[in-house]
This record gives sequence, structure tokens and C-alpha cells, in this order.
Amino acid sequence: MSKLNILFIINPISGGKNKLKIPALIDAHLDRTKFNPNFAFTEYVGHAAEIAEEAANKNFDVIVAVGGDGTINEVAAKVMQQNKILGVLPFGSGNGLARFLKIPMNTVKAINVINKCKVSVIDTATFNEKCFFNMAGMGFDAHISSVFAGNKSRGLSGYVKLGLQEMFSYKPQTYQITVDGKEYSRKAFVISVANSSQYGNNAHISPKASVTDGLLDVCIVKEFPLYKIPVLAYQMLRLKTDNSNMVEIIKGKNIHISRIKEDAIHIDGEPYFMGKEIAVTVNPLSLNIITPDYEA
Ligand SMILES: Nc1ncnc2c1ncn2[C@@H]1O[C@H](COP(=O)(O)OP(=O)(O)OP(=O)(O)O)[C@@H](O)[C@H]1O
Repeated sequence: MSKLNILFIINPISGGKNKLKIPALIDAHLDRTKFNPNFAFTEYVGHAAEIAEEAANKNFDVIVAVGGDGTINEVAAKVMQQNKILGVLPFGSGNGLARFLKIPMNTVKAINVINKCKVSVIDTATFNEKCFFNMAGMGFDAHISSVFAGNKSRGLSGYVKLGLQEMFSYKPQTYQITVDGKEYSRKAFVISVANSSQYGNNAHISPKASVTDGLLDVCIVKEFPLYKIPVLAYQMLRLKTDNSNMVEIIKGKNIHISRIKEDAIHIDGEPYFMGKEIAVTVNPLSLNIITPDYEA
């Protein structure tokens, strides 16, 4: 069998971890009987997408996002267009999609998953035409990601610190939400549209979400008094939000969200401004991705 051409696209800032030694580590552990490896470091926002597009149009079979959900987002959109295969080495702050797929956080173990090259096909989705793979949404978390944008250093502690600072002044708004034709009006602290259940770092906003069911989970985190934050955190860590009076979950394929004020939205954790009207659609079984050979 001829060897697969594999490109590792490394985001040097994701997760706030130093990645200069990553190519050497990959070189030491990648199965050279299967793969011809190449490496590229990103230099700016959007660079991973440019590199991935060029590679997917050329002779690369497998393109690996070395980073978090934002890096996966840039790379996966291009991989999907050319029907190539995505790999993931998790190096983000949250690593939502990688955690959901049970891709190991340990780099050598994650390289071994790539070595086995078991390919699964998963659902993806679009938020006003922009693809997402793990989660997109609006409200407090999107606001935080927009305030955090431009930070040269990433990492969980920075997000948490900023979140605690902003929480007291944030004002939730009312959203008009349509899910497969049914209408809901909700005042919400956060609205997440989830492909996977993973909010990142093993917090689950929608415990029964599946990346192969052809459905998205609209998770409405209701307005709540701040003293209830530990309750919400507990429910998310213990996979209990689906029986919660703090979160309402509605499954569907075609979603429309309308709001009065144009706040930031986030797509796989990265901030955007897309106007007041958001159309969300699922693209069933549309991305080839390397997953562990145990059940994801
Ligand atoms: N050299 C660079 N300088 C600044 N930003 C970059 C650079 N390379 C990539 N980026 C941007 O970094 C952003 C964040 O990356 P990523 O999502 O992988 O990390 P993270 O936010 O720490 O992880 P997670 O999303 O899993 O929490 C991406 O939107 C990407 O466009």
C-alpha cells in the first residue's frame, strides 16, 4: 500500500502551550510505514484555513489540526470541501470535539490514534453559512470570547478570570427561536447549538448530543441568579443538564434565532458578528475524521 501524505498544521498559541518540540515528537512516534509527514506552523488568525485549503487541493490525504476547536474549525472546513481526512492532536484550552470523540489528551497516545487511522464520518453544521463542528452559540460565553479575542496567549485560566469579571455586568436578552417550525421566546444567559455534548474541559451542556444522529441540540441556559453558578457547573460536569431547571434542550435540524441586539456569537469558541438573524442547519455525516478504535 502506498504511504499517505499527512500534514500537521500547528497553532502555536492554542491552549497557551509551547509547541516548538511537537514536530520532533511526531517524528519519533508516527508510523513511517503508513505516513509521509509534513509540518506547518500558523502565523495569524485564518492561516490554518489557508494552509489546509492548499494542502487539501494538493496531494495530502490526511490533514491534522494541532490545536483546539478554533484550529479544528479552520482546518476541517477545508478538509470537508475536498473530502479528505481530518486528524486531531488536542492542544487547545477546551478541546471540546476531541474530548467528545475520546481522542486522548496525551500527545503520544493521540499520535497512536492517528497511526491506526480508523476513519469515522460525523455530522457538521452551519451558522449563517459558516461551518461549525463542536458548538456555536450566543450570549455570555460568546461575549467573553469576543472580549478575549486578540489575546496572544490562550489557556483556561484566562477565560475563567475574564468570565468572573464580566459576569456581574452582563445583561441577558430575549431570543425568538424556531426549531423545525416550532417557535419559542426565551430570555437566556447563553444559547448553545451543540453538535457534540462537550462544552470543553469535560463540561457537558447537552449530555445526549450525538455527532452521528443528524440532529443539533439547542441548549437554552435560562437567566439565573449568580449564586446558582455552582449548581450549573455541577450539572454540566455531572452530565445532568437535561433534567435541569436551568437548561432547556430542544433537538432539531433547522433552527432560526432572532434577537433585538446584535451581540457577538461564537463558532467553535471563536467570536464573530453576523447580524441579528442566525440560521443554523445540520449537515449529516459530512466530515471524515480519525477517531480512536474504541466506541466514541
Ligand atoms: N500564530 C497565531 N497568532 C494568533 N492567533 C492565531 C495564530 N495561529 C492561529 N491563531 C488563532 O488562534 C485561535 C484559537 O485557537 P484554538 O481554538 O486552537 O485554541 P484555544 O482557544 O486555546 O482552544 P479551544 O478552542 O479548544 O478552547 C484560532 O481562531 C486561530 O485562528
